[in-house]
Amino acid sequence: MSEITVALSQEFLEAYARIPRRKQGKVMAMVTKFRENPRSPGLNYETLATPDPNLRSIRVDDEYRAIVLKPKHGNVYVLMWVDKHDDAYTWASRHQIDIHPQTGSLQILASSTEQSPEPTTQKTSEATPSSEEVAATKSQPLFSIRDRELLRLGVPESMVAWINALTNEAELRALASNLPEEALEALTFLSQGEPLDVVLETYGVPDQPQAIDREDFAAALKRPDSQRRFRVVEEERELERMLQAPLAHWRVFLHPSQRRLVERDWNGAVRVLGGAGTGKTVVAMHRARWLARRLIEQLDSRDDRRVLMTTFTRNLATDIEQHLHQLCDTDELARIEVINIDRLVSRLVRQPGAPRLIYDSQKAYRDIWDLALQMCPMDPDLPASFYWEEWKQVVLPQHVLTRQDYFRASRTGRGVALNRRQRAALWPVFEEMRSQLSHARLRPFEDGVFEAIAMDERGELKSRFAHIIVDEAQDFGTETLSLLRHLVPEGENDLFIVGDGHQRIYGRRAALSRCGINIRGRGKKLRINYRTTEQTRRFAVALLEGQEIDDLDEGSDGQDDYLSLLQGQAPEVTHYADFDAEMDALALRLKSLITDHEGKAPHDGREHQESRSADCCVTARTQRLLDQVANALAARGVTTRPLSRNEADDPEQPGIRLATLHRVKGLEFRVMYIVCVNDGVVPAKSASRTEDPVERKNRDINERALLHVAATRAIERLFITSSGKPSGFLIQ
Ligand SMILES: Nc1ncnc2c1ncn2[C@@H]1O[C@H](COP(=O)(O)OP(=O)(O)OP(=O)(O)O)[C@@H](O)[C@H]1O
Repeated sequence: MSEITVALSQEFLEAYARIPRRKQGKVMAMVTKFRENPRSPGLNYETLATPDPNLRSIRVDDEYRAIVLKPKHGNVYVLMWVDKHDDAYTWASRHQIDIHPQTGSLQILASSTEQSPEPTTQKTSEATPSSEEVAATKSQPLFSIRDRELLRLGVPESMVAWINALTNEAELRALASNLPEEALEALTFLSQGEPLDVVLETYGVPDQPQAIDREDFAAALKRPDSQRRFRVVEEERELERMLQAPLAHWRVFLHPSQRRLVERDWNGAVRVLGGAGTGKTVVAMHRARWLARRLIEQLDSRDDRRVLMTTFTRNLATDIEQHLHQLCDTDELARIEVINIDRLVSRLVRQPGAPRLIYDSQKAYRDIWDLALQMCPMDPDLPASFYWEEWKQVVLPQHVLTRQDYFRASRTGRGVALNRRQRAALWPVFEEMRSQLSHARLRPFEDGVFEAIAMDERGELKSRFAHIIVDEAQDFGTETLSLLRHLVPEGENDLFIVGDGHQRIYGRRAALSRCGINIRGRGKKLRINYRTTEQTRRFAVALLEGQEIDDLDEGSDGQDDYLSLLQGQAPEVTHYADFDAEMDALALRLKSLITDHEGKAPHDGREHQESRSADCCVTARTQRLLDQVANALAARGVTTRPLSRNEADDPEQPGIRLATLHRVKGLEFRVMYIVCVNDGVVPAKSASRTEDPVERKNRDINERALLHVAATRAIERLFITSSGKPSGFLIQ
């Protein structure tokens, strides 16, 4: 007898999340029993008079039933739905589970007795019309694709005629809930003008697919498209984790394009690009887990090599760590170290008597800089800002230590050319700066990175890693990427780098190939935005329109090749006469929003009323502005809660979240308010305080990217407000 396969569907988890918590315990007990032995007589199977003969019900208690798929052949049991008795039966009567004849994936379809979706007003009979019948009533079909190709894309046989009858994107959207995700994605890309051959290559099965056994459900469950909505449950712990956070689909159901990146060996460094919300961090975390599991299986327990997962800021590292706790078991966690790059460097170079690392944000750094400037004669033709930029962009990143080094240093990317005489005139400031820092026993962060590289070359570093994963790579500089290259032996699965140049809010462009990282043939891109609505995505993308953005290597990257399948309201941009009027309107909105959401389940299934406000975030360009907003809202009776700089948010705490545009990076909220987007605030005035045209342009892009990042944090709604004169970025 073949092995028993027990699985559950994404819809089951969603239905489970909706039932009252006191009932969830009973469902959990039933599911555990079911997993242990799906043939247990105690489960009280009942055959249903539904269109799909493979559906059965099982008893949870007097009130609730679960719907199970139990095909006639094979030992497959799939939990499909759970609900009150009558509602569960209604669900079963409306659905049919089918193995697609060409792709072989398991699809949940509206049952044939259900009214077919109506793409047009011209439908006259209940029976599904032939393609020719439908096409005859239309002049301009949305797609001109042969039925055979639609089937290759996973369109269910019963829907082919309807797809051929569509005349516009709105009709396609109206059909969305009836289409399996893979077919909807492929059709949406086609409707946006992507060529058929490209879509077929990404989504389609080969033209001559292997024969599909439509009775073999165990084989169907193994196919990548099935795995985006079904999960075979292997162990008890995993089941518990799924039921604890039933809406955290990212933990369980990877998109095939994500899974392809995670679960395989790579013959060297990989770079994954993807617009905001495309699941880059999700992929990076799953990759960390996959590699950790490999280490557990392959290494002797005395070999403690680990996976390093690093990112830019401390709070992002904290968030990742928290998420990994939800994804991994204890053994896996023990094999993964999460640390942000600053802390990593500081740890590597920490030694008794070694100078302390100093960062740009520290006042002491600027004080020493001012002193160095005062002590040296300055070129009257160059502003003080030019010296600082030269220090940050030429001297430090290239580890220029001597006058001769400086003459040789590359100044690519600087907008003002310098001849040898000018370089000689500038040099004393940098020399003085180094001498002042050394006197104060301080070391700029960049010098710390070079010291770590030197220590590695001298064989003094103990912490070498088996694999390194980098999130938010767009904010890493050349020197930190070079260090990471040193910290892992070159070879299979060495570096896995995810990022998005459109979200660069800190650093400057750094090309991987110039850091010794070769990704040739291993540059990939994620294309489905899981977070925002398509309306928000388009708004955010427009903020960066026309800007030249890099691909973290030597090439460029665009944003017209990714999309969201979620639809919603367009972002609202509102301008007010003054700050008080803006705050009055904001307070009113926030109050009504919290009231409106009463009774609705928040997006992650939390039940506590007070946590609703945790789903809304108000963000502004600077901390000072945010403090003013906090005071204004408090005066209007709105409770707020600033997001901590270093700690992950606790969603159970009440209060509308407040954070700067920088702090919201990597986070997401149901509703986002970006406030005070005024002229002189966004872009920040300091961004234009430079004489260097290249630098000015870079800063302008960083400021646009900040707004883009903040806008792409919105899951459902985005509101942008300003007062006085609005920011030029809002006037497209
Ligand atoms: N396979 C998946 N199934 C369900 N949800 C997913 C999946 N992949 C990602 N998500 C969800 O999409 C959202 C965005 O994911 P993630 O933060 O990893 O994207 P990102 O590309 O790193 O975003 P950003 O660059 O904007 O910070 C999250 O809510 C995540 O849980």
